[in-house]
Amino acid sequence: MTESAPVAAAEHATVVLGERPVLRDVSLSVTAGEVVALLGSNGSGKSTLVRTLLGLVPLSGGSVSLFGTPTARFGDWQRIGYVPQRAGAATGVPATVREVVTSGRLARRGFLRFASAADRAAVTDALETVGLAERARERVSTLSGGQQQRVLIARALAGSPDLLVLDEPNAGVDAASQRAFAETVERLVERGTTLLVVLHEVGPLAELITRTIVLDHGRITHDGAPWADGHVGGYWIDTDRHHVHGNPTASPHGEWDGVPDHAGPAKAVNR
Ligand SMILES: Nc1ncnc2c1ncn2[C@@H]1O[C@H](COP(=O)(O)OP(=O)(O)OP(=O)(O)O)[C@@H](O)[C@H]1O
Repeated sequence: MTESAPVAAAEHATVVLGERPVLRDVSLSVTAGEVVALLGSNGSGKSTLVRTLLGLVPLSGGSVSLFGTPTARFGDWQRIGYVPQRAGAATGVPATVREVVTSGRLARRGFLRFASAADRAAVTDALETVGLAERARERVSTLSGGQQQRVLIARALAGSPDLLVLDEPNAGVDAASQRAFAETVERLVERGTTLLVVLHEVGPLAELITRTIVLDHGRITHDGAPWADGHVGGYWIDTDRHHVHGNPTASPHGEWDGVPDHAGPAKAVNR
């Protein structure tokens, strides 16, 4: 493992689930400090790609690595924070918000050691960052879906990860919380955290994104600049509303490059 190695990489990654090819020959390399938005329509393979990079989905071909180590052999999980899509934070046991966020420190401090002052400070900081400090003593199960999502983001933040992977962090989250989250991301970027974020609506994160990767039917159709002139290889960003569309004919510039195979009728991917 070397520090100059990509934070996350895939080489010719292929994933077949059931009989269905879900990722087809995907190669990418995310380097330290990038804020990468992963875009694409429903079912294009975004969640599968991040889960594959994290070793949660088996490869049918190719390889994936984290910090230069093949994911299958990677053991430094404290460096990774991951918030899955639409995951509730309720654990089935009557855990409080603070307890759930504290569990994000476990990989750093180990199971057998009591929480240190640094652990407690990191948890408090994470709770304040997501605006849930006031709710710290409440049971997670009593929080709304959007608030539970913020608990999970706080849990990931508490671990001070080098790579933070977020699968639709803004789904079901109100506008004010999305703005607060964007401020959090800004602070993380300043600290040098690398972010890989699956998004449908770019929202307040737009200015922070340094690179976009667009998936279409399990293939990468764009990997590069965020959205020069609103174009993102087969998609364009509605800069007023920060929505992502897959409709070439709706291009505000009347021109189109990087048209994906399925280009045709309007196919908006925002929900
Ligand atoms: N366990 C599975 N078994 C079979 N097919 C699966 C499985 N998981 C995902 N798929 C299929 O893989 C494809 C990609 O799914 P994935 O969840 O990665 O897409 P996505 O781009 O994240 O979609 P969304 O925007 O709706 O979250 C879909 O067609 C889905 O049905």
